[in-house]
Amino acid sequence: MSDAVFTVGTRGSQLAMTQSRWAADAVSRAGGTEHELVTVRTEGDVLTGPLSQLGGTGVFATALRAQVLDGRVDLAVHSLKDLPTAPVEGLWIAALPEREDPRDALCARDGLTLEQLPEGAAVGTGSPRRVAQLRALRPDLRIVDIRGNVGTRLNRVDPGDPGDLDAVVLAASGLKRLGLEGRITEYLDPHRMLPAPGQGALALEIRADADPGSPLVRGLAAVDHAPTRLAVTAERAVLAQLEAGCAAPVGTYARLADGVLELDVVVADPDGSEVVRRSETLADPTVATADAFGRRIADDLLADGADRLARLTL
Ligand SMILES: NCc1[nH]cc(CCC(=O)O)c1CC(=O)O
Repeated sequence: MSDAVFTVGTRGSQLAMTQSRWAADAVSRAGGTEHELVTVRTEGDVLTGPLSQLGGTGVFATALRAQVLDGRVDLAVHSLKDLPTAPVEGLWIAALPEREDPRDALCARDGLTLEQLPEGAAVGTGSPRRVAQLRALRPDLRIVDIRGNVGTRLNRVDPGDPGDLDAVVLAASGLKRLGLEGRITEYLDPHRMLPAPGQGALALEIRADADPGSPLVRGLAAVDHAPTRLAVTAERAVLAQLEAGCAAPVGTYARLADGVLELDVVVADPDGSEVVRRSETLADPTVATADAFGRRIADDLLADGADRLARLTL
């Protein structure tokens, strides 16, 4: 293979393929080079149990990362929220492109909003974070543990088979990337439903010893988006300091406005009966201070008993 062509590892789901293609096209364009897509099957794609019981974090990311480390592919495109916060020796997140919509979205039958769902309505999600916040907003709902790809989840709401749910909650970013935003009946404002740390952002990861002069590395530098990096650094610092994973009932949302980083955090009891929140700002952030800021807020939350609340140490 020519040096000018880089290979991109991707999971095989429609969403993963779509976002890998989008990211690789952007890097290719910016770096003036070509690429090839290689599909990788991951543990998360093979196992079918409830997501919260698959154990450990990173079920989607580990196989892809191994391919990069082994040199079988040059670039892995991850959904940042599926990527464990612990750094991996030999790997480098060389680009975080501008974040897509970070919000969660309700896809309900008959155009209903969360407020309009009837008493006791069945709402599907596999995420403890969404479960806890949904229960806090609507304790009457019947929450159904679901997983599978976006299409499978939406089918549960469509008339016909199985059609057993009144609504599902999904990431707006995934729906938008798939051209399915028409299915969204309500965007859930972060004030009511804080997204997962890193939600809506893609992490473009390569080997740490990649040639800095290569078209791949130059293309990655061009698609990196500094405000996104600052925001998700603070969000993931909270998660790392809480020692929580993507299955923890922890929601965060950071954004940069006029040089000030604003960060909202929620840690919830799994049944949503107790939630602790924080909202703070940091002026003139750098990646280092955004990281320290997120960790300090997590420490404050731990001092307030967040670990007991979310049973983070179980
Ligand atoms: N956990 C599954 C997952 N991982 C990334 C996305 C897409 C959202 C994103 O880009 O962060 C989804 C689907 C979802 O949460 O609805």
